[in-house]
Amino acid sequence: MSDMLTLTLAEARDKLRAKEITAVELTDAYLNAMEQTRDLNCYITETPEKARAMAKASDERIAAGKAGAMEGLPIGMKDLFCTNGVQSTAGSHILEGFTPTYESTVSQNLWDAGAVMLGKTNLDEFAMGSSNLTSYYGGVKNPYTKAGSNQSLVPGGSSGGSAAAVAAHAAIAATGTDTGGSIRQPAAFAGLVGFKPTYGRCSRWGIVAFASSLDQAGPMTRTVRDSAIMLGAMAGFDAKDSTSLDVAVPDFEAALTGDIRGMKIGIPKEYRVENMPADIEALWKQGIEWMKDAGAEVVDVTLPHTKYALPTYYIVAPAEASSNLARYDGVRFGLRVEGKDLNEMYENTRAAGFGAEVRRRVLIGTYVLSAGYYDAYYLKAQKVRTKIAQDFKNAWGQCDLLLTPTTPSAAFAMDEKIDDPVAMYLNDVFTVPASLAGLPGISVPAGVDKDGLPLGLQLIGPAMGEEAVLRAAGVLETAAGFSAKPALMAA
Ligand SMILES: NC(=O)C[C@H](N)C(=O)O
Repeated sequence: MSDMLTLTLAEARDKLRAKEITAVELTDAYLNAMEQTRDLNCYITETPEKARAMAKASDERIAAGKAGAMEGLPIGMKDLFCTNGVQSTAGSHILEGFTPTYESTVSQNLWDAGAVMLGKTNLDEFAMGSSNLTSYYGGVKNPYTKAGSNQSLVPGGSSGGSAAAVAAHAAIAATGTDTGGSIRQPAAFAGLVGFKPTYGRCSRWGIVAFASSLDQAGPMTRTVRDSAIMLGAMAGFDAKDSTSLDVAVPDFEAALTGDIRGMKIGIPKEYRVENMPADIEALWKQGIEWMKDAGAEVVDVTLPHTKYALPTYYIVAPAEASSNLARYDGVRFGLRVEGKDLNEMYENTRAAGFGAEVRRRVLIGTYVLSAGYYDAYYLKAQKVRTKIAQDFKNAWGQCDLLLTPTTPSAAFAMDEKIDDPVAMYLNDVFTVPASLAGLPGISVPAGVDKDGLPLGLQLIGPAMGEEAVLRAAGVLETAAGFSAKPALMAA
């Protein structure tokens, strides 16, 4: 592997500015790594020509002393972000061949900051999944395997292509989106830092909508510092998104002071779920000790409605999805399968265009919103969602942040849970509550299980508490000293 590929985003940024390397060299190294790792299926669309042109323009800006925050850094863009002139599929057959004529705000922000696009990364169809196996463009392999085994494991989902690409050094960083865990769970499975910021921190404009009251973009990186830098470039108020937060973007990197003395870290007892693997329980305990060693105060807290979060999410998210996905009708975007009349064309297009998981969610969503069941399901779920958000508000009276595991398991085999939707949904048990409450949550690679697979710890903060979350995440990262590498990197 080229030495250049081992640089973190922050290191590469500094070397580019110091003119020790060029953006073209760095981009070529990554384009080569993408070719070498094609069997992982990280990318749906590679954009090498665009990448080289963008890198060349970056080198010119660096030479002119006009480098942006992400200048010359080659990244993967989750294929849920609409990119002008580049196919944007959302992992679905129904959007195959859809080439937007506009750019999402977050991707535009990254290009404006000088980032270079390597390609569009694979994902679960419409971001619905925790394995990347629901993608129409095929599953993604996790670059990590169990010690002594070559069985293929999932990278998690839905941002599985982004996770695998960054872990395999086929991108220096990548964008993800998180509705119920889609940044944090794949980050945990692939030994990465995945940060879902406060709802509204990054604009949703131009991101293919799944569940609009939950969807949020964020960075997937190898380090906490990289996460801080990239989030700074992605975030910001956008008048085109009615739920965008009209607040200034802080200097997130400056928040990484390494000092959490006196910070209060809450440990929610409801996250101690049945059948939690011993490795994860032990890592969580270890995480608590690391926080104490760094001078934080650890307090027990209670979030009594946690057990209702998963069922609530799997009512609210499908309800919003069934409405959002009504727009794929064979007329406006992508796939069209003809029929004898308009209704038959709709039916044929949607039957051919959506995979099983998407159909399941559209059906659930339509059911819970239907006249006879609306009060029993959707309305009830909204009320429970308010209670879950209130639990967090109460907790902030006692602590500054919460520390929990990110996932209830490490990466699993590609054929393990695909036929059992409920087992798949349980992946989100620790990530969904923060999503329902709109709170920032980060997964930090903190250790490995008995098979050598990465495990993550999650820090959750109050709304707009990104700086405290990042500061504590930096301390956790240093204490954990995570050093596992995928087998292909060790070679
Ligand atoms: N989109 C997400 O956040 C993933 C979550 N596992 C879901 O299937 O809904």
